[in-house]
Amino acid sequence: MSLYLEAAAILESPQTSSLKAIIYNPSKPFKSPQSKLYALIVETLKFQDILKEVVENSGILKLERKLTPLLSILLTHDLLLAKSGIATSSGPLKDAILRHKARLNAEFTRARLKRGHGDLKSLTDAINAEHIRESEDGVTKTATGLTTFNPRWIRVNTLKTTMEASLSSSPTFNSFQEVSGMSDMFFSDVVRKYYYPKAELLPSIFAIHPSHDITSSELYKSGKIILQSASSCLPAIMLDPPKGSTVVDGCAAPGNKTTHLAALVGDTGKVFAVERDRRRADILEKMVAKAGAEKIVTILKATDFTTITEGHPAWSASYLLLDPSCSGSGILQRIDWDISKLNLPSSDVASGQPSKSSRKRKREDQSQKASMSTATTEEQEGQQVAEEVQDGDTSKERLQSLSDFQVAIILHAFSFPNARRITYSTCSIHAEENEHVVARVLNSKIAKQRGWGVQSREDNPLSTWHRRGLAKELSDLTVTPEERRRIAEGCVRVNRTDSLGGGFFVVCFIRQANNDSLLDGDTGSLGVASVQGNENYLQEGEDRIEVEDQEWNGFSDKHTDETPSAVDTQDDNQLSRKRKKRKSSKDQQIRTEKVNRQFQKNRKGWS
Ligand SMILES: C[S@@+](CC[C@H](N)C(=O)[O-])C[C@H]1O[C@@H](n2cnc3c(N)ncnc32)[C@H](O)[C@@H]1O
Repeated sequence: MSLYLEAAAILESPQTSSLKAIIYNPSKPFKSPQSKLYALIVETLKFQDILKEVVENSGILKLERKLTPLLSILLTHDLLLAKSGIATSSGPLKDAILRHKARLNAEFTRARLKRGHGDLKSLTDAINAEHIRESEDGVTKTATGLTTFNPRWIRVNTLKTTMEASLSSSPTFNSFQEVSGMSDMFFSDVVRKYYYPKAELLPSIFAIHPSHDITSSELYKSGKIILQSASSCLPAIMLDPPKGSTVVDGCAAPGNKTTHLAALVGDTGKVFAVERDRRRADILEKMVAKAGAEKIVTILKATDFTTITEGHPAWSASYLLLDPSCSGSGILQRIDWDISKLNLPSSDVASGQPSKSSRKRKREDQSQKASMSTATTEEQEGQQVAEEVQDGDTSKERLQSLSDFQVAIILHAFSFPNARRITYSTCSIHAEENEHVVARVLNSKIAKQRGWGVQSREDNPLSTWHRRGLAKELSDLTVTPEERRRIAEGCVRVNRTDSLGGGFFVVCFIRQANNDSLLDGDTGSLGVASVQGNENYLQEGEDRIEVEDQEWNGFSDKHTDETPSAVDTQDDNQLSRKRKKRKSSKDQQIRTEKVNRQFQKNRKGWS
């Protein structure tokens, strides 16, 4: 009976990670075979509606006091739908169900016919099809009817193997077939398929259906492949450090991007991986070792990135990757089956009251939802973890404080004397942590002094990705509308529904002026197209931005059709919007300069 009791215990406890992770957690082993437990729970979840109806209409919960609503549907599932029936030889719970076998079968036939299915196969096919399309098992239909896919993304660790060797010569993948599009992987008949978007966007990265668990494969265990979402691979691809170069990963743990960078710079290169949190630095250390990157990566444990200054070996780096803490609002909840959605049968059908256990579950759900962690211990090694996401706080104040911190990290990177390219990324979908941060750092004095700007789309390895930054969110940037559009085009955005494994933002800053005399506070013209420091220009630029915003809001065309009073009101509104925008732009600049001053003060103390 342990199979049913253990399944019931899982379904009763609050879900803090994916069902697979709960069942396959090596630190909490179950007596029952894991595959049987998983299959029983998933199948019961799929067939729960009809099972609930059968149990309720048979009235067995009133007659069999030992049966709980949960055990009743688990056992009824196996009685009616499992090939070998209830998986136990004897026992009071099995007897309780078998006593009502004829009644349960009759109710099941009635419920099946009511749903228009002449035989069992027709019913199971229909329910399975429904769940392929609508469950969390890789395919989700959004509220607007858009079908999106959540595959499992894999990065081939080129320090240890090649794409070719992992796919065709390994027992894990040699029976897989390549498909040309994501939807083919989910909807065509052959099960073992992979999707490889090829080198044009994601070199050495491919996707498989999420139902394939490859964590027990030799490829995964030996660090030849790394479970990493495609969106999390974008920063290293965008930074594009040459072989043999020196790179700093400023916020490194758990180390997905560090090991990706190590693979790109190769054996002759160097990666300094900086991590402030000691515990997370330990995970980083393990990941670097597993990836075989120890000789390339130097881990700076319990080190704050902003304390790296002149004299430190990392200070001479040419390339920096910054992936600081963020709200994590782009992270997908990797919960393949949501056990909280189980709708239990009631012993009192007529009352229509939810059962005691379902009320308890609801309370537990509510208290758990906020603290639902996004990754298991295993996934922490392989996937990006934004530790802040756990508090779920994306209030204005929270975003502002994250944004201040992110700005400080970038401003510090801007001061690295030999830096040529810097990527900044977040797994957030909030403009406050993305475009607004870009605008703030470009408006800073140090960016202007040192000639930092945004790399143009056409110069970047991610130029073919279609979703770019939001120009309207760069309105605080004191540049021409065309330049603002160019900067937005330089940024990459990924939506949660883009099937790359989560919402993401990444931008590459490049140093456009390469004149050492400028590094000593020269505020003269730098020949930098992206940021202008001239006050007159600033005024002119702001006005131009306003004009563009009016067009964007559709005001300029509408004016002539409106009654005079409506036009007056719109003019007033525009005026107050204009003032508000100037004020918020000024506030942001004051804030950024404050962050900068504080940072410069700290630096003096450190050096
Ligand atoms: C979003 S996670 C980085 C994920 C990582 N890039 C990856 O792909 O695996 C941000 C990390 O930055 C670290 N961090 C935050 N502030 C830092 C600082 N000032 N210096 C160094 N590390 C910092 C956090 O402890 C956290 O581990």
